Amino acid sequence: MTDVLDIAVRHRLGDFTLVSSFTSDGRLTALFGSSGSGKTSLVNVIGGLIRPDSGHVRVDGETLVDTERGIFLPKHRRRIGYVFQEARLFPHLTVRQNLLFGHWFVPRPQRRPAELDKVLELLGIGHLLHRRPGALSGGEKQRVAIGRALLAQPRLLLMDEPLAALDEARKAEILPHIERLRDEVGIPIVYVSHALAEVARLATTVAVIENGRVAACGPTADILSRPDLAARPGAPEASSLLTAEVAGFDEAFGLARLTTPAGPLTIARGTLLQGQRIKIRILASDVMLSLDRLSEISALNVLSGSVAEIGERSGLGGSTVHLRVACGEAKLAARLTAKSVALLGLQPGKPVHAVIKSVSVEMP
Ligand SMILES: Nc1ncnc2c1ncn2[C@@H]1O[C@H](COP(=O)(O)OP(=O)(O)OP(=O)(O)O)[C@@H](O)[C@H]1O
Repeated sequence: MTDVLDIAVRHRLGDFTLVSSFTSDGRLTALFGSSGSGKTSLVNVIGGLIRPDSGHVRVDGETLVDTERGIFLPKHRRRIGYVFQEARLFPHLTVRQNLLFGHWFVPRPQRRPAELDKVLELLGIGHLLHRRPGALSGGEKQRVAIGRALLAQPRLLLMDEPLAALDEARKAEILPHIERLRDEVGIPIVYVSHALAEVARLATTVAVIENGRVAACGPTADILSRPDLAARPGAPEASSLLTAEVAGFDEAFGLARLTTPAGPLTIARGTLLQGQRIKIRILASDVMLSLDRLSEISALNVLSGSVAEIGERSGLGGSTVHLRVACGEAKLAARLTAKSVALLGLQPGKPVHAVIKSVSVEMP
């Protein structure tokens, strides 16, 4: 299978050098990293705003840049859609005119007339068509901006911190639309973010960018739980990301029972429905390990497994250790003190029980 993205570039920007290479076969690849790590520079290389000193950029098997072969497809011929932090709509045009602006860039024979209706439905913006941007909320503006980019029928969508300027309520409103875009439209997405919750919820693949380099790239659940990445200074809290299905309810206590690859879990019921598939996230710091199968404890979830990996000591004074525990078909990330690891004599292969409080299971 051809990679969706195949990038290997080197480019100097003043004192900063971008030396990034990674491949991704994911539908939504997140470029995740702290401010100044080089995410936007990488996006600009993909979009054609930066001509790299050397390297190549391939999207779906098509070469956009290959310095050795003298290939540099100009920006306007790349068919790449952009969505930025601010929607950048034309204020004097209606939503409909803004949307169709994207369509005009598609050569007439390739325009698909049904596309507008599909995009309106996908993004839930059909009722806004006659408004001007001044009369839209931030979230609505962003959905129109995404629609405009989609109507240009791009081969790739670059989304650079598209939710960063929105409050939590507007973010929550737009996230399901981005999920549908990822799952139902065949256009690959490169998504820049430094918000871990967004990345956990949306990304199929994550490339961690550090100081102009790709420190790691792989499936989201693997990257977020890796002990070696979690141990780096400034790294976000490690977590386990699992897909789960709602198997039933404990109505008397307002709980939902989930089937997950790590084993059965109980969480607060919320608005879940029987049979619903959801994503859950458990922070490594919310997982306790025990050698015995504890019975008289308040935590409702005790999963049996064995230690799969133990990371290096990290944190101030080397007090912390990140581990992964193989439970069922999943690996759970756990963060313990180095002292606990020593006291329990933890080592790869050792059977353990992972204890998780129901209230610590989040739905990103
Ligand atoms: N034209 C330029 N000349 C010199 N240095 C540059 C230039 N463009 C970017 N840089 C430097 O390159 C580094 C990476 O910048 P970039 O904008 O790609 O990071 P980022 O990860 O997108 O950051 P943020 O999340 O804050 O947007 C920064 O140190 C920046 O100062």
